[in-house]
Amino acid sequence: MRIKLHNLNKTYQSGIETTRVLRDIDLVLESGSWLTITGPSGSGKTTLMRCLSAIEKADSGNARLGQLDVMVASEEERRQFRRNHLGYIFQDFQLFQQFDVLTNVMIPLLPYQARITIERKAKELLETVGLSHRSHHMPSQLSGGEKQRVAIARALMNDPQLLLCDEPTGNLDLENRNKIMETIKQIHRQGVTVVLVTHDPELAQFGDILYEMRDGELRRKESMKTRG
Ligand SMILES: Nc1ncnc2c1ncn2[C@@H]1O[C@H](COP(=O)(O)OP(=O)(O)OP(=O)(O)O)[C@@H](O)[C@H]1O
Repeated sequence: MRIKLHNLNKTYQSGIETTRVLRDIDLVLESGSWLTITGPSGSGKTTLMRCLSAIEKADSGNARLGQLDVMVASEEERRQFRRNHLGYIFQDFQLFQQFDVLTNVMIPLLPYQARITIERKAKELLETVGLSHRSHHMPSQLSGGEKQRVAIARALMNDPQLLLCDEPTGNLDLENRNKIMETIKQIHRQGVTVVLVTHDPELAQFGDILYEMRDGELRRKESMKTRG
């Protein structure tokens, strides 16, 4: 999926305090590329990700995500975009504690497709992330790395063209971090556009393009070659 942001601005108002969180963001991301964004806490990275997921609208500027013109799209069009094209992985996994692993993976599509179809797909994805044997476990019975792999399987249920990863390994040890990054690399190799936000300088080595966010400004740092 191709992404184009132009002159994107976002301000939050909190009481009398105004915070300009995104300042004139310009970004073109070709389909199938991998953008990595680093930057200090509070610099606006998550807000940018929320704009890239069409969860949030900027105050001004243009944002085109594939065919979606975010600034003019209706709430329902933005929801459909997320349902059909987007995968999102969070630092804290965001699994539903009351459901088992298999159900967690199916959840995004359960209201829209026959259970039998999506169950087959969910099982395949659990196999891909090496968790078939955990299908009927509850999230509380899993390690952090396993939880994140469930979250990745869930993010892939709709065959996303855009995968947003916000600190996906922030809570994981080295071994699990490497496994998660290996999985994201595999997904990227299949042509999915990846945007990765990370504090970890080692993870910033992954990707084609590296940007840094500072005080709401997005600056290109250097070109990289995808490893592996
Ligand atoms: N809903 C909101 N209302 C008011 N202010 C907000 C809101 N969301 C974020 N902010 C403020 O916007 C700024 C940027 O937040 P954001 O979460 O995008 O930063 P970040 O770079 O992702 O930080 P971190 O790395 O700590 O997650 C912060 O000052 C934050 O307090």
